[in-house]
Amino acid sequence: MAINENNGQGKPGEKPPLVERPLPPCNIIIFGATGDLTHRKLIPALFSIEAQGLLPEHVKIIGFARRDYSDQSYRDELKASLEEFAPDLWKESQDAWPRFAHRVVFHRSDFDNSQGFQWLKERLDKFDETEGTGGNRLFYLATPPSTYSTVIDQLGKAGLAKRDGETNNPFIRIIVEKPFGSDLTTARALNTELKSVFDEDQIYRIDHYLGKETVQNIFVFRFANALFEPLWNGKYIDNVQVTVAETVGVEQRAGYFDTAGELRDMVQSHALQILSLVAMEPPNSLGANDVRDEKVKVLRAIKPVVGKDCQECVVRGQYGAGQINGKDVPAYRDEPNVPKESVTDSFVALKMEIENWRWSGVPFFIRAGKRMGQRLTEINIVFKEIPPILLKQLSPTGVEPNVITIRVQPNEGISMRLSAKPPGAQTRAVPVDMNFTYGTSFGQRIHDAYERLLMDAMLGDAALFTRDDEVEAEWGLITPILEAWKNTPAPDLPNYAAGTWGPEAANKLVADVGRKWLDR
Ligand SMILES: NC(=O)C1=CN([C@@H]2O[C@H](COP(=O)(O)OP(=O)(O)OC[C@H]3O[C@@H](n4cnc5c(N)ncnc54)[C@H](OP(=O)(O)O)[C@@H]3O)[C@@H](O)[C@H]2O)C=CC1
Ligand SMILES: O=C1O[C@H](COP(=O)(O)O)[C@@H](O)[C@H](O)[C@H]1O
Repeated sequence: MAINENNGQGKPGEKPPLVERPLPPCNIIIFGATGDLTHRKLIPALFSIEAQGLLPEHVKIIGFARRDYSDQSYRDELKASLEEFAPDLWKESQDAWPRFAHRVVFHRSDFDNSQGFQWLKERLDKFDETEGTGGNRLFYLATPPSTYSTVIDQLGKAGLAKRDGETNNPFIRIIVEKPFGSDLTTARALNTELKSVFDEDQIYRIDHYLGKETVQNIFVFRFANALFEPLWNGKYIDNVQVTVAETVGVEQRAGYFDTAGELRDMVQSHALQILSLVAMEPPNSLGANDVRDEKVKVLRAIKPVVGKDCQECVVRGQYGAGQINGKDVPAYRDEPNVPKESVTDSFVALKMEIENWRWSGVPFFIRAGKRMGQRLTEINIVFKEIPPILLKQLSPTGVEPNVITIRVQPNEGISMRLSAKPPGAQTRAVPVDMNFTYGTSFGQRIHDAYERLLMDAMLGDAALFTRDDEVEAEWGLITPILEAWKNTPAPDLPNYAAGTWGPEAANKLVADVGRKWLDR
């Protein structure tokens, strides 16, 4: 898609600001500071913010965990993990390290130890006095979900959670990692626990897909283009397909994944968030609550998949051995720490219906899977066919429907499939793509989702975080399917080979209602 010369960035040559206003001073406290998530995602994101010169002087990073580290040995470990997990960033930005390292301290304690939280409070108060952190606190719960309650409770008891009165100055916020519960009951219980200690507007439930540029672009693309909105409904759209395909398998996370499965891991959160952005009504403003109000409305309008529908509208799969990028990979059941009889889903496909005015009669298909043929997250909006009068004359096989494809990753961008006449004597219609990619149109690095979300949490912008009712609405849709699975035998597993697009039943699910997946 041709984008005008200055790529919509204001004056030609001007780069858009990375943050809308300067980040505030604060203490960032990471619970689970020695864990995988901290090393792989949080520290690279914070270091990248530092390297771009966006982290203000008065920010301290306090790593909280049990292991026996000094401040210095913890910094050394973070440096090594930056080299390992963010090699390009590290190569480009090593000179920012001394500045960054100076901010980092290690706080050693078990979550069960209330004294450890008292000491934490004293330490934070001291930083406020000596380091200018201004009383602002951003807690990050990067710990196993089994420890959430303990940490929340300890924060409450240590007086670390509540603000002074109703003012948000200084701020205290908590970012909560996924999984947010394992079904509706546990998600509600976690909400209750959190809200017994924090107010809702202090709670930032993270879904890192919302931090991806292209996911945010769904919103802008829909509501900033007069062209699309009139067509964005069941009168013109035939079906919507959301694909979240990964080539990775369960990796080293079998302990978590084998009890969760793909439906919980990827559909409850990421896929339903994407769906709600595609299907929501225009919000009254870009404010967090206006946006979330509309997302909740869509989630609540989705027809629950219950009882018999679980057989007809849901496919579960598990990968067998296969090949990814020419390399042999093992079956799910042969992955480290996976039980040999496991019936955990590594793939799921669903057909959903949104029972509202805009979407009545339009099937929404979701499929999410690990060890698929390609790493690809995309949304295909498939339009209705043109009326049949000229169909066969324009092409013997029929004219292909228009499709808008929003590529979340990789090769981030948006394309539109149109029909056009190829050169020559005959009047024929063949499909052509108009394509917009971030790389060529904006020529700018796309920020990692965690960077965006950490900056938003520091700024107090919760629009890209999920609200209590949103998470509960998501679980309200997923839980009946989990219940039905408990009560029915799993299909014969494994039922798809690694490196493919999932079980045949997923194709049938779509074919049964006269559609087909738009495989790339
Ligand atoms: N890893 C990933 O890619 C992703 C993870 N997540 C979520 O992030 C969270 C963390 O995951 P991950 O980093 O993989 O987990 P890890 O198991 O790698 O790390 C757990 C961390 O919690 C600390 N910890 C555990 N129990 C205690 C305790 N009783 N007292 C003090 N510290 C404790 C550990 O400290 P110590 O080392 O001292 O024992 C360690 O720092 C989970 O909720 C996970 O679901 C979400 C998306 C992706
Ligand atoms: O939340 C999760 O997401 C990752 C996929 O994230 P991506 O940004 O690489 O697409 C997934 O592998 C993991 O199982 C899940 O917990």
